[in-house]
Amino acid sequence: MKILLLGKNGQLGWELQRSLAVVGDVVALDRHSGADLANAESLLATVQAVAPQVIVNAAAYTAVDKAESEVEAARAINARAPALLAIEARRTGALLVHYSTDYVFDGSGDRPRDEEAAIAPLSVYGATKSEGEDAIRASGCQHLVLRTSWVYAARGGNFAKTMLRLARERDQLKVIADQIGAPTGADLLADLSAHMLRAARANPALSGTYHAVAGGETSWHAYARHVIEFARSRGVDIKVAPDQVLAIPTSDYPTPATRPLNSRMSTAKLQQRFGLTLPTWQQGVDRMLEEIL
Ligand SMILES: NC(=O)C1=CN([C@@H]2O[C@H](COP(=O)(O)OP(=O)(O)OC[C@H]3O[C@@H](n4cnc5c(N)ncnc54)[C@H](OP(=O)(O)O)[C@@H]3O)[C@@H](O)[C@H]2O)C=CC1
Ligand SMILES: Cc1cn([C@H]2C[C@H](O)[C@@H](COP(=O)(O)OP(=O)(O)O[C@H]3O[C@@H](C)C(=O)[C@@H](O)[C@H]3O)O2)c(=O)[nH]c1=O
Ligand SMILES: [Mg+2]
Repeated sequence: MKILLLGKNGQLGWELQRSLAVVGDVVALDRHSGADLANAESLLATVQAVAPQVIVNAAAYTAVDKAESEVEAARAINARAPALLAIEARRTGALLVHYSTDYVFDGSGDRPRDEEAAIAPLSVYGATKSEGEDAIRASGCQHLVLRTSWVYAARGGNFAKTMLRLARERDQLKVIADQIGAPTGADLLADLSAHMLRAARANPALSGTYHAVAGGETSWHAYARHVIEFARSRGVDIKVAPDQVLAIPTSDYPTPATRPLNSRMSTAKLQQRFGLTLPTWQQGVDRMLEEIL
């Protein structure tokens, strides 16, 4: 089985290089090796030249605040490129594996959303990601759209690493405490993807949209506290005192993009249909911290 992996050097793309290696022959590309998602013509030529049975798209425009002022770039990469991949997958019978986000939801309420919940993005990033999802479902191609949240990895940039850096530099941090979600490891997501794509190739009825997040829930503030206290316990030179990691409401942290307050997502569908288990967010975060500290 030939697998085309796009966005090979992102947090998720890097872990997918490892997880997909045992599933098939992986052709892993980035924007500098024929797979620039902003260049539709060359992207299509690359997909046709590789002729994969599975396309795994880990590339995306993920700069949430910047997207508010770079709408065109975000839309080309997050919406138009996935649409093109889907049409090509439909034409050739390939399976398309794609990733989406909690930011497609408006974050109202306080209950976990399932896959049928109404999409109502608050940001350009969320809107363009939802357009990408919709195009894939509308194309009629076999697909796995995995909606995830708050992704971190040992390699790449993420919130946990930002908090570690700031905790070494500053004596006070202010972190939002009323946005609730689940930090999800790129390693977990990559392993899930490998299992799920094998199962979906064997049973096309598994095609669909799935919520794929780690177990449990937390706020950005409690997540930051967890990361900082873990680092302190491992002897890292942390400047901020524990009581100086302050919990603030979203209204006290203005940003260009509006983010959802409730990012809780139910993974019942994934667990039932694939028989897979989602470990708690702390298990993955602690493992990542052990690795980088
Ligand atoms: N990060 C998160 O918190 C979350 C991510 N997701 C989704 O998960 C998926 C993976 O995200 P993650 O790995 O964390 O993101 P990263 O930002 O770590 O990686 C994104 C990758 O996409 C690449 N990319 C950007 N623009 C282009 C382009 N025009 N052509 C080709 N490649 C491009 C980047 O390459 P380069 O380095 O060259 O810019 C980078 O390697 C995405 O679909 C994202 O929307 C969902 C929820 C949360
Ligand atoms: C740096 C910082 C951030 N924050 C807040 C801002 C934001 O609400 C939250 C997380 O900050 P980030 O910059 O990591 O947020 P963001 O880049 O929006 O993270 C999102 O990325 C995209 C790609 C997704 O798909 C989402 O699931 C989510 O992970 O923490 C603070 O409260 N204090 C701080 O000092
Ligand atoms: Mg970010």
